[in-house]
Amino acid sequence: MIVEYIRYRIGRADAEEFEAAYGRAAASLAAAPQCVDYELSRCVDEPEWYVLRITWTSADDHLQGFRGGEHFAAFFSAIKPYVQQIEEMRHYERTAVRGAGSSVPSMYDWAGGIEALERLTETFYEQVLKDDLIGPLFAHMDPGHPKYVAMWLAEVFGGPSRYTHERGGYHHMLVQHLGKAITEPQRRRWVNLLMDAADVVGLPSDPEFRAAFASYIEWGTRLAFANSQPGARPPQQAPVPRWGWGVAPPYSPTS
Ligand code: HEM
Repeated sequence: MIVEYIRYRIGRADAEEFEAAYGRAAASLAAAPQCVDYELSRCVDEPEWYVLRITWTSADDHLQGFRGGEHFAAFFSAIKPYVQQIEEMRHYERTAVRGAGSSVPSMYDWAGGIEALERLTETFYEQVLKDDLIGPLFAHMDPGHPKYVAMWLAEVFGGPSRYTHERGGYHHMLVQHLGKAITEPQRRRWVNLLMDAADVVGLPSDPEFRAAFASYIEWGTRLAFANSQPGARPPQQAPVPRWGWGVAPPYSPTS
């Protein structure tokens, strides 16, 4: 991915029409498969300055694909009157220095931290061991298993990276599922028992948390199912996945 920044200097008298023109041009960006996202911002301190940020799938995709493609003509005709007011137009490569701030709490904090996740997994595995369909899979499970899975979930949901540093990370988790030949009814039972345990231990029940939590569990169990099948050849090394709120961050009446 590549980020293009275009800085404009637009006289106050033209600002309204400029924004309206970009409102029209945006339809072409939205329709372009080379465009990841875009945003036009206006400077607060010196309102004649605007910055347009467009993330492209690559510089080539922008320069050859978009400019040579079907959406460019409409885009260019909307913004053409302002080309002379461009002060900078460059592609920037992302560096490793990036991340999210803490304006939105992590799912780990929202859930109640490691104590809440350990309560969840203790309760869950008590039921798992009694279960006729999946109990036998866990007959020889390590007594620390509930704590290890809580540690895994903690890391996934934005808590400390302890599973990676203390337990061997993704690879260690992966090998424990290889060859287990989990069936779809077993996968579904695992999900159902975990969701029941979430209610029993009182994990937050707001729609946003539960939707994001359930989406990770659905994704993770489907991967565990696939990786456990005979002959499966999943990647041996990968980072522990990080799961966030997705399209519905926690509800705040003030936002
Ligand atoms: C989101 C889904 C899942 C997650 C996050 C998960 C997580 C884990 C982790 C972290 C371990 C290794 C624990 C350690 O460090 O020792 C593990 C092991 C294991 N998992 Fe899963 N798992 C998932 C789904 C499933 C499913 C669907 C099944 C079967 C129905 C399953 C069966 C097992 C078994 C049998 C072990 C080995 C337990 C032992 O003998 O100690 N897992 N899982």
